[in-house]
Amino acid sequence: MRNLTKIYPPRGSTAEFHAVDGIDFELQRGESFGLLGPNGAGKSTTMRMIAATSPISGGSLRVLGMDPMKQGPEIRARLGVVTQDDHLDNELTVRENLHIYGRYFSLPRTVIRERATRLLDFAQLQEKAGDQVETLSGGMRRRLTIARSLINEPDILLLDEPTTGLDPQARHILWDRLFRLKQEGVTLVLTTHYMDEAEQLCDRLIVVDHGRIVAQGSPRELITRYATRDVLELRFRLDERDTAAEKLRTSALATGGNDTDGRVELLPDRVLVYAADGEAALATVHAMSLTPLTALVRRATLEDVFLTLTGRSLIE
Ligand SMILES: Nc1ncnc2c1ncn2[C@@H]1O[C@H](COP(=O)(O)OP(=O)(O)OP(=O)(O)O)[C@@H](O)[C@H]1O
Repeated sequence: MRNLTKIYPPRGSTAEFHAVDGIDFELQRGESFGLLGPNGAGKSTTMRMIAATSPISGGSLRVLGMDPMKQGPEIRARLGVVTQDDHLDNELTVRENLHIYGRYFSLPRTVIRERATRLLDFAQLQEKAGDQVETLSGGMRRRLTIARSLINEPDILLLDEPTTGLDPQARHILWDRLFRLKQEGVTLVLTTHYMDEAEQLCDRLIVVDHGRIVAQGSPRELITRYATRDVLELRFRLDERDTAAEKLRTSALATGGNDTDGRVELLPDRVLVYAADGEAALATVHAMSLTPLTALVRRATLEDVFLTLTGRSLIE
């Protein structure tokens, strides 16, 4: 896509609002590509345009070499789409939900039956096949939604926040399933608010804010570019926190060689100090007679990249 744009007439006003404001990227076949960004950044809107369910307002977009404005049905036939609302039919059984979806694609019954059995196996829902969907747990529902999106054997699978709201175990099961799909050659495009998910699943990603790309690369590249090796996490008593953060900002720590090294970030519950050597930074903190309640040195993650780029924590 080149300079992809989506303009909404904003709710209740006549002014234009650029929800997606000139996005460029190219998907490689078989890769796993992530869209990251705070709420309202334009991720879902971008996904809907790729899915040919929302017309583009400007720029150009090709999906599998086709034009979504002219070849929507052909594109949709080769995509799998997992949206935030699953629209599963609660009154029907797990297997019936798969069958109905197969019929949308006008697949022959024998093909649907054979694929549904395979997908129940893939989603680890064989034993639930005859159960009503409303009896499923959140993780099972999400696995069924993904299984359903695979009934047409798509080339590209679009996933909008696939694991939001799931417990850690359910998320790990889903990651495993998505990883398998990738190994089978399915191209994955996903949005997520979870940095660990992006690090686990994405070969490349873009960080979007206010409808524009603010950074792109592999998780490793982004961490190297926008964070230090280590992060020192300090917790102070509430009445000491702001003073401590200020002291750190004006201390020897903050005179690092580049903009990121020595950066001090004040979060609602923590103070973060970005440092190439976290242990050395901690020694400096102690030498300054600051008394954090807890101190932890860890490696930088994508969450730190996100904070640097958008000034916001993802789980805000
Ligand atoms: N149909 C619509 N009409 C008008 N504005 C819209 C519409 N859909 C989305 N928006 C606005 O466009 C902006 C981008 O929304 P979008 O849902 O793409 O963001 P997002 O990055 O997916 O956010 P989230 O993480 O909350 O899902 C938001 O400001 C949103 O309010």
